[in-house]
Amino acid sequence: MRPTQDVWEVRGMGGAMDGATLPEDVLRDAPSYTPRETELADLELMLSGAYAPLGGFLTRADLDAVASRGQLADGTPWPAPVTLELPAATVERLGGKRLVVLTDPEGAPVAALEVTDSWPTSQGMVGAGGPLRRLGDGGRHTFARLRLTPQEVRRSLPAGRVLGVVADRPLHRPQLAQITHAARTLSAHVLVFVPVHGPGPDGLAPEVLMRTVLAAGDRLPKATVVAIPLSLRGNEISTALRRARVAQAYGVTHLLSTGETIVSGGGPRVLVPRELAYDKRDGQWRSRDEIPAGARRLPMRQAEINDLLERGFPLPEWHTPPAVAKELAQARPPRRRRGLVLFFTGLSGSGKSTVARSVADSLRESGARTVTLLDGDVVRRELSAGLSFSKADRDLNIRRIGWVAAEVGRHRGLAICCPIAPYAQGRATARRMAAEAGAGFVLVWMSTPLEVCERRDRKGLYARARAGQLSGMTGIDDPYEAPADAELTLDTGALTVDEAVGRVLEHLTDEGWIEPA
Ligand SMILES: Nc1ncnc2c1ncn2[C@@H]1O[C@H](COP(=O)(O)OS(=O)(=O)O)[C@@H](OP(=O)(O)O)[C@H]1O
Ligand SMILES: Nc1ncnc2c1ncn2[C@@H]1O[C@H](COP(=O)(O)OP(=O)(O)O)[C@@H](O)[C@H]1O
Repeated sequence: MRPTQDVWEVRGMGGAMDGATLPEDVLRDAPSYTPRETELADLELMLSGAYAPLGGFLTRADLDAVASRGQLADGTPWPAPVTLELPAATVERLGGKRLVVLTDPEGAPVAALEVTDSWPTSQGMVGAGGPLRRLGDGGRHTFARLRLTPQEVRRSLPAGRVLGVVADRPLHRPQLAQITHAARTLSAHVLVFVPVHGPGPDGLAPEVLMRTVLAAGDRLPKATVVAIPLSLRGNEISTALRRARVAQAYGVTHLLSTGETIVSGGGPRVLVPRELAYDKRDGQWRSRDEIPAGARRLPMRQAEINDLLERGFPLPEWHTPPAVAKELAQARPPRRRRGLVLFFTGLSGSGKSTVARSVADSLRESGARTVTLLDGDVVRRELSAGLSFSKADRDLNIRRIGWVAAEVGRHRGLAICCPIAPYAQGRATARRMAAEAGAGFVLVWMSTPLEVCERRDRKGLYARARAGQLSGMTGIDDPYEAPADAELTLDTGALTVDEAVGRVLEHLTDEGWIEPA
């Protein structure tokens, strides 16, 4: 595999919309906005030429034409919607030039959009279509040297057929055998696309996925690896269509299908790989039908791979090249060495802090992980000072806690959180952030009934709420959405503190998050 050192020297994406010649004062007057991650990914694909001939976000007329005829309004064939939403307030502030500066999450300008069409979509948002112009240098990225433009790749490709593969999962031996077989049959050069926009279907961070693909490099025929901000989104057909389109822009003549949906949208020919199995007689991967049942080993399912990794067993060599297995083992250590977010939720007075503190003490004693205790009251003082108990502020509070906890988890520590976290969506966000950081997430619901919490009323808040001196008290006149996804449910009205702590530690031990005491 060739990470194409020669090609990445000539970065500078030379797209049709290049030429940041917009006068400074025009840009200074334009409002700026950071699009959502998926929109930024589309933006990058447009600027690099991977979505050629698309030169901007679709207008309503384009969207109608795409839905009805698979074309843009001007008749150019185009398979799937590529849209941007702006806050209505931003659109209202557009000047005469109707320009908005789109920035990356750090606020660096990426492109200027000339809004030629806008229409209301949802909740204060407006769909915005129009042509784009690049601003800035595209920013810095992990594995930037592999973020090659279609032009750069096409220049470096040998003449003849090009087999495209979208590696959104690590390449184990069966996939490597499929690619090798297809490449040999077609006498094609291999072009591996590694989606680097957000976690892949297995939840691996893009840089981890890239490392596993590069680690498989010496098992592939001559190949070029490209990092592209393609993501799984929309429905499967739209993802497949966009992939085919991007592959075509990069010069792919044949695309090896990796999903269930087989569509090419008039782009490269899509190849459906043969189902392979491992032949125990000679250690080769071949068509499963060619191997007698007794000598056949089917590829491991994702759940089996995850299970081995979680329990700290090496992936077997018959299935996974050792270099790939090493990367995966490093990125996905067994649970006892992985970061963990232990998230308590429940009414005020349900026992969250009391139990969480005791669990924290116990785990500090073992020393297996560093422990950060994000106690509700402490967080409200240190991290969320000034926030109220409105729904929006509670959501923001939980988001902050979830973010900090995920960072602790990313560094393999243990974050123990004990806010009320009354809304399912906020808790789900915290869970997602932990997963994206490669950490575990254990939700403990303190289901202690309101009567018990109210009887305890350590801070006198319930009494004040009942007396009408405090409004928006959770459980009294503010909602608490009982979790349906708790890993553990504890009613401290029926358990002593020690028993509750014991249940938590027992759960963590049983599930492999901590070593037995
Ligand atoms: N209106 C209202 N509703 C609920 N709780 C209130 C309210 N006002 C103040 N408090 C005190 O704030 C603590 C809850 O803060 P949290 O950050 O955990 O709440 S939330 O998750 O953002 O909903 C909570 O602490 P705990 O008793 O430790 O849960 C209360 O002491
Ligand atoms: N089994 C139990 N588990 C936890 N707390 C209990 C238990 N029994 C009584 N308590 C008391 O209930 C109160 C719970 O308060 P706290 O832990 O601050 O709850 P929260 O953090 O959910 O508001 C404490 O005063 C604690 O001593």
